Amino acid sequence: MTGTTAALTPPADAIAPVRHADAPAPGELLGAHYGHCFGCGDQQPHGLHLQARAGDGVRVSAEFTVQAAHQGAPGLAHGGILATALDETLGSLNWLLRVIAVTGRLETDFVRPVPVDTVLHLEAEVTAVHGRKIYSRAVGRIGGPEGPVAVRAKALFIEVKVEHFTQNGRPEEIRAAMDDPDQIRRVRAFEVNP
Ligand SMILES: CCCCCCCC/C=C\CCCCCCCC(=O)SCCNC(=O)CCNC(=O)[C@H](O)C(C)(C)COP(=O)(O)OP(=O)(O)OC[C@H]1O[C@@H](n2cnc3c(N)ncnc32)[C@H](O)[C@@H]1OP(=O)(O)O
Repeated sequence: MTGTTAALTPPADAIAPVRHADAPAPGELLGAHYGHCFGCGDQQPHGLHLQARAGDGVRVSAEFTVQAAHQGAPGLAHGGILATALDETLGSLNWLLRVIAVTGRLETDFVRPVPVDTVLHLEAEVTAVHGRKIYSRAVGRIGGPEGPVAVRAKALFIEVKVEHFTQNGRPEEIRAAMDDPDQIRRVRAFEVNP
């Protein structure tokens, strides 16, 4: 059983996504967009430490190993953690478009249980763009990159300005981010002025 809401179907006048001329080359690791991000941050001890890699076109791939701390049922991954891994992989597509976008909608199909220690092989791609709306999908396979599908998702990301974060984030983290040259460099990679 699978389904998707109308909100995730691109309108007829949506356009094909365009890989930015300065996007990281295929095969390149994309790095974290924020060191304390739960999904990708290298300074986040409780996080998933997902590392996405640029693919061709507007595609990325990532691997995520389910840890004991990610259980929902005995020996099995929590669905919310798997949705987070999908969300983060989809979010890393931002690097290839060079826009900042946040998740507006994320629909997930949980197709197979995912045991602890499993490597989830994730792939995501942008399928269409309509104004600020970015339509994408992702799949997670187990037992190898060509293995059976365990999870899949469709998503709608919405392009935002850096003010989305500076105006809504807790001031102490925003101040710390603005004082961090690495963070400023990451934001510049999205061609916005922090
Ligand atoms: C120096 C310091 C700076 C630090 C910067 C850090 C670097 C950052 C770099 C990279 C970040 C990447 C982060 C990826 C992380 C992984 C992904 C996540 O988990 S993100 C977190 C979860 N998501 C949210 O928290 C969004 C919360 N929601 C909102 O803020 C708003 O609702 C927002 C921005 C999504 C939309 O609000 P509106 O006021 O801007 O725009 P409206 O007019 O409502 O929507 C625009 C269009 O989108 C549709 N839309 C919006 N939300 C929708 C929805 N949920 N379902 C369907 N359509 C939706 C609307 O119908 C509209 O469509 P029509 O243009 O009329 O055709």
